Formats: sequence, structure tokens, C-alpha cells
Amino acid sequence: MSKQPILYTDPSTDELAARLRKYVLQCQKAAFERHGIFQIAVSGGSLPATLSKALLAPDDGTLDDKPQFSKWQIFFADERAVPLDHEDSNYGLLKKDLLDKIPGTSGSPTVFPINVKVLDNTQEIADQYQDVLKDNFAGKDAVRLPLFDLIMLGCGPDGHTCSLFPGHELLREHDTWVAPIEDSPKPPARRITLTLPVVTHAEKIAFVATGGGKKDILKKILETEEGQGLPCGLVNEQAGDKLPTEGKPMRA
Ligand SMILES: O=C1O[C@H](COP(=O)(O)O)[C@@H](O)[C@H](O)[C@H]1O
Repeated sequence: MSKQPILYTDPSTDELAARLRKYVLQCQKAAFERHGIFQIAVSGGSLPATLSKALLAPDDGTLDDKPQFSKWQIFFADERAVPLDHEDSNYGLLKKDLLDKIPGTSGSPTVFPINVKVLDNTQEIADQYQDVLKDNFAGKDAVRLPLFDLIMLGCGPDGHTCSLFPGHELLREHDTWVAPIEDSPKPPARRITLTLPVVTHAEKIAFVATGGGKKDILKKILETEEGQGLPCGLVNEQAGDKLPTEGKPMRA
């Protein structure tokens, strides 16, 4: 059995949100100390709603730190090849659930959506998104892989994460940072995704999974050899000590 990731379980999304807030703010602090900005990648699915709950908690004066959104750069761990206002767009979801709700006084993050002018060409969307990453990660061509301060991931019921699906050839992609996928088993079929080496290279990685529907797949990922070969299992395996370590870990 491979080394286990640190796992936390919370009885409700409110408690999960509070824990996530604390964790994100720790990562923000560390990132500011390292380089003055906070560069993160986020997933779609259920994550934006949880993130919104975590980050937009009302300020009752008891919180010791706040998100300093004006120093945040937000990229997408994966995105679907659809217009940004389409219901399947991960950007659209983040905008609706989080970005549109950030109070004006909190500052605005810099957000990097895909270029919708090239929507018909998935390879071109991926190539241009990779260029966006190259432009925003110091050293540019000299950098082997972009170093996100934090990547927040979802876990699909089949064990997929980003748009990396079980058994798909993209799991073996090591030459590019951002790859197109034309045959996603979960609609829509055309998407782009960060590749596994980019995800596992991040300074910190957090899976955020909510709801009883995730119980079986999490058990499989954490407790079976088959599960370790699923995309979420591969991230766990390769990410090592990048997973959250603060607090008291619990088994599901
Ligand atoms: O298709 C996708 O699904 C995963 C998992 O979504 P969830 O609703 O089960 O949290 C998501 O992380 C990914 O970004 C999205 O494109």
C-alpha cells in the first residue's frame, strides 16, 4: 500500500468551508512571503460553491486574516470548450458562485479564462492557455513546470480529477503543461486540462469533495490498489507532502 494522503472529514459543508478558509489563508500567507502574489488553479464542478462559502464568510471581526483578492491570480485546472457564459463553463461557474459575489471593498483577483475566439480548436485553446501560464510564471522558458501556490481539485465519482479521466492516454502526457481532450467521457467531450506533472508539481494541493455520493470513490482511492491507479489516486501518490498537514487527520 502506498503512502496515505492526509484526509480530513467534516460533518457539514459549513465546517468544511471553515477549514478550507483557514487552509487557503495559510497558503496565501506562505505565497505572499515567497513572492508577493498568490497563484492558484481551481476546478469546476462542486468546488466553486464550497470555495465561495469558505472565502466570503461574513467579517464579524473574529477572523484574523482575509483573502487579499487583488494579489490573487486565478487559473483553471481544467476548462470546457464552451463560451464563458455557457452553463458548462468552469469560468462561468466560478464567476457566478464566487467572483460576482466578492465585495468591491475586497479587491478583485486577476482571472485567466480560456480564449473563446479559438473555441472550435481544442488544441489551440490548450496551446494558448499554456502560453498564458508561461507568461505568468517567472522565468518563462527557463521554467520546467509552472509552480502554482495552490491547486484545488475536485474528485469525480469515477475518480477523475481536472479533465484527467481513468485509463485515458492523457494520464501519460509529460511533454505539455496544458493538454486538449476531445473525448471526455463526461460531457462536454471537448475540454482542456492541466497535465499530471503540472498538478503534482504545485506547492500545495487540496482535494475538496462534498456529499455522501463521494464516499465510495474516496474509499476506493484510499484503500485499494485499483483506486491508486485512478487519476485522483495518481495525484495522491505523486503529490506526497503537498497535501494539507495542519490539524488532526482522520480516516473517512
Ligand atoms: O468535469 C468536472 O468534474 C470534476 C468533478 O466535479 P464534482 O462536481 O464532482 O466536484 C471537476 O473537478 C472538474 O473541474 C470538472 O471539469
